[in-house]
Amino acid sequence: MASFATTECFLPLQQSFLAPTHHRQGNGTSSTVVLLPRAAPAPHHSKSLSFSFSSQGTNSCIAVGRKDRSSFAQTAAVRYLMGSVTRTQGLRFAVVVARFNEIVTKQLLEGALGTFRNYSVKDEDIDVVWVPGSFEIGAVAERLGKSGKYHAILCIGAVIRGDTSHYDAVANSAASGVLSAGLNSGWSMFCVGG
Ligand SMILES: Nc1c(NC[C@H](O)[C@H](O)[C@H](O)CO)[nH]c(=O)[nH]c1=O
Ligand SMILES: CC(=O)[C@@H](O)COP(=O)(O)O
Repeated sequence: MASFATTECFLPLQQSFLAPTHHRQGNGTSSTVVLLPRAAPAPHHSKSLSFSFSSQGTNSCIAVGRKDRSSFAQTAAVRYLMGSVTRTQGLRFAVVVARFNEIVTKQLLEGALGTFRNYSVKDEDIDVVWVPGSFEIGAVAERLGKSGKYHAILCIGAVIRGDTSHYDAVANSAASGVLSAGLNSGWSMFCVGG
């Protein structure tokens, strides 16, 4: 039996979404799809990113895993959830940015701030937190996520490959730190870097 969990961003899930759905297949094996709630509503602002919701048909298929390969199971209907960042009013963002390789990260930060402005996010709704290096991004992002003040957290770091395996150590730690931060805090972490 295979189980899959998907995380929900921003959208408080209805209870009915939470129950594992068991799919019995023709050959006797079964699969479970679990929708795992990760996010609570943002405490400071009631607005959240908008989601569209639709059901299509009564005989739609969704991909589920069965042992070592994916297959399809019949469901009553597929529910489509789609995030949108076109309505940003009332949303708050944090950016965690590494000082290491600042020549790169500063430019990435400028680009990010420009993009926020293009989407009409107000400067006062963005907090930028500098950390020493990519290694520290995850720990700080997790604390910011757990503070519940932000709807999303953007992480920026730059790791440059050299002659040794140093790059792999730093880049892998940074990436898994950001992943853990998202999983542990229940908020979306967007990772930018290279
Ligand atoms: N080599 C890179 C680092 N190294 C620094 C670490 O991230 C960390 O700050 C230090 O080990 C203290 O804990 N950081 C980067 O962002 N990029 C690198 O290429
Ligand atoms: C990850 C780094 O900082 C990298 O530039 C180190 O280079 P090297 O592997 O040549 O020591």
